[in-house]
Amino acid sequence: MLTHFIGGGPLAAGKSFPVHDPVTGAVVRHVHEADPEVADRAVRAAREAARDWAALPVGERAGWMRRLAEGIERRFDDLVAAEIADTGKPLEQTRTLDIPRGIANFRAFAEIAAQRPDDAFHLAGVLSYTVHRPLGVVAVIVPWNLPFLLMTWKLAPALVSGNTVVVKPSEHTPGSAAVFAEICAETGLPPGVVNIIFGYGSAGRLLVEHPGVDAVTFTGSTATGTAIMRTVAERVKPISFELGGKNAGLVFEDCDLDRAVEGTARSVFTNGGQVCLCTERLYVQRSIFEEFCGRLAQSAREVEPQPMISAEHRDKVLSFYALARSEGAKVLTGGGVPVFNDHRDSGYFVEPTVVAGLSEWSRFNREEIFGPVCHVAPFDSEAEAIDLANGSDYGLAATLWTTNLDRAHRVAQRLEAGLVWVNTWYLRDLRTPFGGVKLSGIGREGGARSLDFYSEPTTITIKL
Ligand SMILES: O=C(O)C(=O)/C=C/C=C/O
Repeated sequence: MLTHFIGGGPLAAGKSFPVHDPVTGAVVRHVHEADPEVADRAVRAAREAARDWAALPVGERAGWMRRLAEGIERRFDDLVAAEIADTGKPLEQTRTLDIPRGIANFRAFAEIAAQRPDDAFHLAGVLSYTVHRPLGVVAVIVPWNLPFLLMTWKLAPALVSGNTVVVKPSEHTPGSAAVFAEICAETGLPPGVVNIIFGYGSAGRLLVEHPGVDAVTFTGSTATGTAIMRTVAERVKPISFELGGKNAGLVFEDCDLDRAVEGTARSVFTNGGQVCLCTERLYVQRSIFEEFCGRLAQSAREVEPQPMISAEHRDKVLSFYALARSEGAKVLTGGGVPVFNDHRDSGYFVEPTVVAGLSEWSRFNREEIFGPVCHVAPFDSEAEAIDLANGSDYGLAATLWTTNLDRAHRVAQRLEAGLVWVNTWYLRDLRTPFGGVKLSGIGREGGARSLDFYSEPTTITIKL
């Protein structure tokens, strides 16, 4: 039974709930569910630790980040096993992306914080400079798609900036966070700096509402994001949101077709399409449309199947497959549930799917599906491609496939998105601004911008 982690130690309190293995649908573990008393104890533990943690020199906190990275390396296999047990992710992806990014996140922000210059301005007889103070106690609400990657992406800058945290992982994916709690204890991290409580969205709401929480950072659905905004509004708490996407890919006839097929397939089907950066709308120049679609459909049939995180989410994805058929889509491949004739048949799998022929105004092309699926449509001109890509309520990421350098820069600069990848996808320099526009979120994290969110500058001006 997984327990909460508060004040540096386990806390077995609250009702328990089951976690299912998405591969088989079987119960893989039970977890304690935080109630208001547990949430209050976690916030108070974070509050009690906040003063001493904030008083440490940033270089010492950077040292703690490096020790946590070493702890993750030490427990690497346990983290991989826990993440796969909760999500059914492929072993290769978990070992090369999900857990290694936890190490990279802590190491990157240790360096970014340690080397961060402070502003100073000097006028005749007047000196102004800034100091950065932490926000205090930060609630970190983490989604189920990249649980460890995203928890550490938020924790590293929050902690190195001098905040203490209360983390609420998704109810679907508590395992890797529970191992991380052990790593915090093994590393000797001061008690109360990191606190982890488990539960459903209601447990997250307890944190967001808590008067002892000074800021909220959240990655997840736009719907949950707007609910959090309403809750924090009257307290005007700082919020950093990385929400949904309906990301477009533009494939021009002058692309390297092999790279474009490989890259777009990866951008559609990685993690079962359960990444906010995945492509769900592909626009392909008409002269190569048929060939590209045939090759993409073939790639979809070769993808290692990954289950959806839950039966509920599987049903949501399948409802969009049914919607596409009901609206007369041409299903190039997939569109249903794979039959394995083994234990996976009781899991939450859907077929990797490619459809075409739907209107830009179909719900299929307007709403985030968050599964291994995309719609493909042809375009003729560059201007038309840009308008199609920008014709969305979301604006998180986009991909662009062309070997024409002028076109790459020209088109990328006109896309209404926070992130544009050219001839690649999900290649990450952790120092760059990361986040989206429109319904995809508020603010940017990444590099110094993460430190800007997790700290408040004070400008001090002295008459010399
Ligand atoms: O790669 C990252 O730093 C990141 O934040 C990924 C977010 C993916 C969300 O689904």
